[in-house]
Amino acid sequence: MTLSISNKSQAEAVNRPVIIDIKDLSLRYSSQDLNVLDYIDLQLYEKDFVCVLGPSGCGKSSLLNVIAGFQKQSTGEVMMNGKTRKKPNADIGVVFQHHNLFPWLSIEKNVAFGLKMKGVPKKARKQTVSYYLELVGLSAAAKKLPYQVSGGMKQRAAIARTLITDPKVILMDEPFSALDAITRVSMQNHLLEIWRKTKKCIFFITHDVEEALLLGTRIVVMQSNPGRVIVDMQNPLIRQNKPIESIKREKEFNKWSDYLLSCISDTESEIEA
Ligand SMILES: Nc1ncnc2c1ncn2[C@@H]1O[C@H](COP(=O)(O)OP(=O)(O)OP(=O)(O)O)[C@@H](O)[C@H]1O
Repeated sequence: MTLSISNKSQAEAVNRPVIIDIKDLSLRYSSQDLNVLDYIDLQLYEKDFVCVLGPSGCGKSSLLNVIAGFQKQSTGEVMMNGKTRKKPNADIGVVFQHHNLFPWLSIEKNVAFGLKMKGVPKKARKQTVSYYLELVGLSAAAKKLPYQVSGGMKQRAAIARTLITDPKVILMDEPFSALDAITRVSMQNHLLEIWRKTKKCIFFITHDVEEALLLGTRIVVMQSNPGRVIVDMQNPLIRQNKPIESIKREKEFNKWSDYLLSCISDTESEIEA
């Protein structure tokens, strides 16, 4: 049996509002002859967990930076909830590969930082912080300084610090790539649990096809030179509330993993099933 996979977004079939609408977006850095991003059309829907794959240098981080408003596109636009989004704003949270915690503040103060900046009173801040610390499993580490906790805990604090400001969309640029294999699996479980509880729209860049299959509701593959979206599909393996370990054991897991790897190296869109 041969499975055909459309490169067109299957998410268009879902009945959820679009949060981010990227239209005809191109980007060329002044130092380059070719567009880094070339006429990208992509929609992020409410409750999406979009994992973005692609070869190194295909423009994944550039796309994230444009969506976040850190980098201006050359042509096209990014709409957020129907309005053109021109600069960074609190509706878009970003988690990078490095946690960027303030080393002199405790974990709870780092997590509280965004609320303090917003002028949220101390009492309300305390309650919200303890909710988010519990959500990411860091209640016991609240008083510790970043250097006193593990890499995975620091990254969980960074996620809590982003979640606490209640952004509509969270952009994550390879947030687990600097972690060791065991911590990484534990972080994947944490993130999936957080997403299942909050259903935030997440745009998650990774180099790891398995990570994309374990976490994403939707998988986007980009090609390079110029950076374009060549695959945009619903994750065929994601199941409501299934733990990561059992998704990995599904008999189709290796096949989809091979398929995505082949997409990264060429634009092949068919697999033998
Ligand atoms: N600020 C910049 N100025 C000029 N060129 C840049 C800039 N940022 C990125 N580039 C170039 O744009 C291309 C895409 O880079 P980008 O980091 O977006 O790709 P990526 O897919 O995220 O790569 P990786 O997977 O290795 O992180 C690369 O050729 C890179 O050198």
